[in-house]
Amino acid sequence: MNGRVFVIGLGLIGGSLALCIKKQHKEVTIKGFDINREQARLAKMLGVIDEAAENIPEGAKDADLIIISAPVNDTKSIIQALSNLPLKPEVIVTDTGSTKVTIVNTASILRKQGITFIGGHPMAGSHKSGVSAAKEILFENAFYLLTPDDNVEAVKVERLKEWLKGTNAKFLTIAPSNHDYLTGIVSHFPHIIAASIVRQTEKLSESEHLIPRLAAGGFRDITRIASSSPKMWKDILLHNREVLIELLSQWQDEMNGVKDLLETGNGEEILDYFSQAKRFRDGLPQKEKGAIPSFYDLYVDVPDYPGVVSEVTGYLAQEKISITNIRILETREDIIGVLVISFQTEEDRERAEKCILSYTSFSTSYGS
Ligand SMILES: NC(=O)c1ccc[n+]([C@@H]2O[C@H](COP(=O)([O-])OP(=O)(O)OC[C@H]3O[C@@H](n4cnc5c(N)ncnc54)[C@H](O)[C@@H]3O)[C@@H](O)[C@H]2O)c1
Ligand SMILES: O=C(O)C(=O)C[C@]1(C(=O)O)C=C[C@@H](O)C=C1
Repeated sequence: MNGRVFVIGLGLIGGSLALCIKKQHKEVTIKGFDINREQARLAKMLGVIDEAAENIPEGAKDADLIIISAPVNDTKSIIQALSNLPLKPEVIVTDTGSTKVTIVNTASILRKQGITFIGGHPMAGSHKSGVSAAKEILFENAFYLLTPDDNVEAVKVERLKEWLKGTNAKFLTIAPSNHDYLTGIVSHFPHIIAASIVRQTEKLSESEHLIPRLAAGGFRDITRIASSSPKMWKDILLHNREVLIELLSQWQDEMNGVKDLLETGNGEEILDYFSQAKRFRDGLPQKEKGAIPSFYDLYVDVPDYPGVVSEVTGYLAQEKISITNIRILETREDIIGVLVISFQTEEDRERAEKCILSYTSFSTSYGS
C-alpha cells in the first residue's frame, strides 16, 4: 500500500506497529507524534518513524491512516481533538487501547463527522514501555481484535487489515462490550492479581529481609506483568471497572474456597484443585499467542563454572539461532541451576536443543 500513516503515541505498541507497517509497505511515509518529545526523538533516531510531527493537527491533516496508541484515557482526549480537525474524508482512524467500550463510544463524535473509526487491540505486548522496546515481531500469531460498529463498510475493515498485514496477527472482529468482558478475564484481572501478590510480599518483607532474596522462579513468573506501566494500567482499570469489580467478587469466593480447603485439611480436595488447574492450563494453545503469549522455552541444566552462560549462547550464535530471552533459575544461592532460554519459534527451540546437545553434555527439557 502507499500513502501516509500517522502514529500518535510512540511507545511499545505504536512503535511496533510503525515497524510492522514499514516492513510490509515500504513506500509509505510514517509520521509520528508523542507528547513526550524524547520518545518522538528516539523513534526518529531508531528509524521507527520517517518524520516527527510538531503536533497532532500537522500529522493528521494528510494522513490516510491514523493510529492512536496512547493510554486509554489519553486516547479518549485524542479522539476528541481529532474530531475538531480537518482530516482526509477517506482516512481510517484506529486505536490500540486495551479497553474498547469507552473508546468506541467516544469515537461516535468522529462518525458524526463522516470519519471512519475502527477500534483495535493487538493482544500481545510486554511489561516494557517506550519506543526502545518496540519490535516488529511483537504481534506475530497474536490475536488482533477489531471492533468496527455496524456502520463501518466492510471494505474499510479490509483496508485496515491490509495496512496491518505486517503484524502477522490473526484478526478477530468482536463487539466492544464482549471485548472488555473477555480481556477483563484474561488480561486486566491477572494484572491486578500480579500487582497484589507483589504488594503483599513487599509488606511482609518489611519485617523479613530474606524475602526479596528468596523470591524465586514461581514468584517471578507469576508477577512479571506487575512491572508494566502503572499509568497504562490505572487507565485500563478505570475504563473496565464494572467487569473487574465482578471478577474481584468471584476471586474472593475462589480464595474463600481455598481457605476452606486448608482449614478442613482434605488432601484429596487440594489435589483435585491443583489437578483441575493444571489440566486447563496445560490445555491452552501452545503454538499460538492467544491470551497468553507463547514462549518456546528450553531448560538447560548447567553446572556451576564461570562463563557457562556465554559458552551456551556462543554455541547458539555460531549456529545463527536467535534467542528472545534468557534467564537463570537459581535453585540454590550462588549455584547456577537451570538456564531458561526462550525462542520465537518451535523450530528455533528444536535447533537450539540439538546444537547444545552436540556441543555439551548438559541435559535439556522443554517448559510447558
Ligand atoms: N503494553 C502492552 O502490553 C499493550 C498491549 C496491547 C495494547 N496496549 C495498549 O496500547 C496503548 C499503548 O500502550 P504502550 O504499551 O505502547 O504504552 P507506552 O507507555 O509504551 O506508550 C504510550 C505512549 O503514548 C504517549 N502519550 C501519552 N499521552 C499522549 C498524548 N496525549 N498524545 C501523544 N502521545 C501520548 C506516551 O508519552 C508514550 O510514549 C495503551 O492504550 C495500551 O492499553 C498495550
Ligand atoms: O505480556 C505482557 O506483558 C502483557 O501484559 C500483554 C497484555 C496481556 O495482558 O496479555 C497486556 C495488555 C494488553 O492489552 C495486551 C496484552
